[in-house]
Amino acid sequence: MTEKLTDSERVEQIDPLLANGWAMTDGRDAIHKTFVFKNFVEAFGFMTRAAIWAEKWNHHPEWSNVYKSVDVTLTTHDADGLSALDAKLGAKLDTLAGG
Ligand SMILES: C[C@H](O)[C@H](O)[C@H]1CNC2=NC(N)=NC(=O)C2=N1
Repeated sequence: MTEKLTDSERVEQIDPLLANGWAMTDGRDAIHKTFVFKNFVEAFGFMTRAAIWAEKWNHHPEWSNVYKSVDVTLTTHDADGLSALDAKLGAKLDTLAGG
């Protein structure tokens, strides 16, 4: 069972993401970020690369795409909140986006 992050784990694993454009989601134990790309194809290519990692790790984002923007929310449904998988995937998304 995937465990929800403790307070000290959040400082270590989530705070760096918050410092890199992620934000806590109101009303949910989740983080979100909007990625903006040069165009739709770049945005969709990011989603394609991210999907491969999400499937590899069996941990999937909640996301939507409008033209060159991709809105991403990360939380762990099995834990009903943030887990280490969200931190790992969030960092990977930043890397894939070139952030
Ligand atoms: C059965 C369960 O859906 C799977 O273990 C995975 C699939 N992808 C997932 N993704 C996310 N974000 N949270 C989960 O709890 C989760 N569970």
